Amino acid sequence: MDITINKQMVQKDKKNQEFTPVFNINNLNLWYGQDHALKDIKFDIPEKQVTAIIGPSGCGKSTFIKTLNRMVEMVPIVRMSGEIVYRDKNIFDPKYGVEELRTQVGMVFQKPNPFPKSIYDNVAYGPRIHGIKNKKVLDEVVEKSLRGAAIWDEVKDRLNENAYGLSGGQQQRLCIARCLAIEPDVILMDEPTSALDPISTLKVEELVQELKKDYSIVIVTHNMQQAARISDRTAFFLNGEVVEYTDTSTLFSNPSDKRTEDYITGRFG
Ligand SMILES: Nc1ncnc2c1ncn2[C@@H]1O[C@H](COP(=O)(O)OP(=O)(O)OP(=O)(O)O)[C@@H](O)[C@H]1O
Repeated sequence: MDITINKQMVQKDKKNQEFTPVFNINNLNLWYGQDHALKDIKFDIPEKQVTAIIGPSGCGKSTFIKTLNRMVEMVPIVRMSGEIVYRDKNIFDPKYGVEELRTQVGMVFQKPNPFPKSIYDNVAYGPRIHGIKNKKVLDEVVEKSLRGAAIWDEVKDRLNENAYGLSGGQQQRLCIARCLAIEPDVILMDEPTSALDPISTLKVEELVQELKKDYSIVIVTHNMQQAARISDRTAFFLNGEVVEYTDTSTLFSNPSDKRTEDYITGRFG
C-alpha cells in the first residue's frame, strides 16, 4: 500500500503570499489518559520559515511540537487521532519508521542536553550512527555543523574537550550543531532559550534567522517578544486549541480573536 498523500501543494496565506507546507496537521486530537490535551488541531506549517507556537502554561505547546517527531508517544498513556502529513506522508502510518522521521525532523530542547563526551563526539554522534566512519568525512561534517550553529570559532581549538565545559549558551548551540549534523529538513525547538542569559538568547535568535534559509523551523516560546522578533507565522494555543494562526505581524498588530488580543496585551497568561 502506498502511504503517499498529496497535500503538499503550494498555498496562500492571508497576505496572499505563497508557501509550501512541510507539515499538514488535520484534526489532531491527543489525550493523556482522560485529559484532552490537543483538540482538533488543524493548520499547515510552511517550509523554510519560522513558525512560533505561543500560549499560556499548560495550553499544549510542548505536547504539540512533540507530536511532529512522534516523541509524544514515549508517554505510555497517550492516545491520538487525526493526521499529520509530513512531506506527503502520514507520519502515523505504521509503515512510516519513526527513525526515518526523526532523521528528517530534528529537535532542540529547553535545557541544553549535550552528551558527556567531547565537543567533537557530540556532533559526530549522529553521523556515526548513520554509518559514517571515515575520519576526513566526519571532520568535515563536524566543522560544517559547528559553523552552521555559529559556534565553530569558539570551539575549534578545543574540539576534544568535554562539552560540559562549555557555557549554557554554547552548549545549546552545540546541541543545534548536533541536530544539523544529521542534515534534517525540519528543526523543532522547544523553548530553546528559556535557560539562557540575554546575550546567549540573542545569539540563538540570530542563528534561527540564519537557519531558516535552509531549514523549516518550529519554535515553542513563552516569550511573545521573541515570537514577534524571529517568527514568520505564529499559532496561539489556548486550552489545547489553536485560537488563531496567521502571519506574525498580523497576529501581534491586528489579532482577529479577542482571546488572542487579551493574551498578547498581557490580560492573562
Ligand atoms: N507526560 C504527561 N502526562 C500527563 N499529562 C501531561 C503530560 N505532559 C503534559 N501533560 C498535560 O497536558 C497539558 C498540556 O501540557 P504541555 O506541557 O503540552 O503544555 P505547555 O503549553 O507546553 O506548558 P508549559 O508552557 O508550562 O511548558 C497539561 O494539562 C499537562 O498537565
